[in-house]
Amino acid sequence: MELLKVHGSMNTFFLYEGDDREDFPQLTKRLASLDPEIDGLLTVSPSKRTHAKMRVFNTDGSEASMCGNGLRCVARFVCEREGIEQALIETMKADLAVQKEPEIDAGVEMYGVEISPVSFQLSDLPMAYDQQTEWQQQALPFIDAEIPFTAVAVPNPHLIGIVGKDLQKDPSHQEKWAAYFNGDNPYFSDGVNLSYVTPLKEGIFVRTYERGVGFTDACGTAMTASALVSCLAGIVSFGDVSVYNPGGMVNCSIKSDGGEYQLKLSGNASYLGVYRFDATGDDGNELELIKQTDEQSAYERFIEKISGATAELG
Ligand SMILES: N[C@H](CCC[C@H](N)C(=O)O)C(=O)O
Repeated sequence: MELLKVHGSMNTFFLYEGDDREDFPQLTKRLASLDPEIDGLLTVSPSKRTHAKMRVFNTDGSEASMCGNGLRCVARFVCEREGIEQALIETMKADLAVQKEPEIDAGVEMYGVEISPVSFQLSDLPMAYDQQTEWQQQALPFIDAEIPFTAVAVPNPHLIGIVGKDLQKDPSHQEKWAAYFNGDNPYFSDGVNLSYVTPLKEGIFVRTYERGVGFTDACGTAMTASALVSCLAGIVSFGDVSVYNPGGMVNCSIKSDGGEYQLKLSGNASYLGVYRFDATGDDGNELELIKQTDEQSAYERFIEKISGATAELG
């Protein structure tokens, strides 16, 4: 089969186009063992009611309900396939609007994607704690007495903590708790994506330990959820929020209308190359690069231009 290697903010995936298959979890685990750069598999298959259906599988084989960085890459793939600039993509919990946007920088394609539905109900993550129905900007005593955490589903599950530079620069605290939450624990029966957010002069910085993957360069749903939480906490204003991450920067548009939220994630959708995967491949070359693009150098020029924005983190 042919696979496209793509990334959104360096959150890197193989993209498979074709009919649904039973073995996507196993395929994802095999591909992750052959290419440690990838954070999962995106699948694009026919939809009865939209331009295409997207599914996302983490490198541990688990399927998630949404992937923001991945949806930008799928949006580009489907728009270019159909010769359109706006599309509707079926995902596990919602049909989401996507659109091509002006290039972020020369040679860096940009797409905007709707992030929805949003819920602060703990039952929607799920999260169980102290018989609470919501948990917003409060410390979780079993983790830390200081960090204000918010639990939100977009619709995959996120726990967002606002932290200072020191904790942001020492990921061991976040890693310990994320590993606990994604194992046998009394709080998150399906695991959770754990993000630490640090305010910047302009925008926020977000680092995420992704459920089913581990630390990634960026997690699109986490960055959008973090931007929403930062607006609600008064750290940034509603509207366009610049969200920096180890893999680059995205823009999150956060609008609130009487407790209803409209979220949009805009950022790069980069193609790295076309690969051939032959599961029965002998002499070990099951996965072979057949055509490389030149988009990564353009993306790295973009990263260079924005590197000053996070200098204050030290
Ligand atoms: N690890 C996530 C799925 C991938 C989401 C992330 N890559 C994104 O861009 O939103 C989860 O299990 O909910």
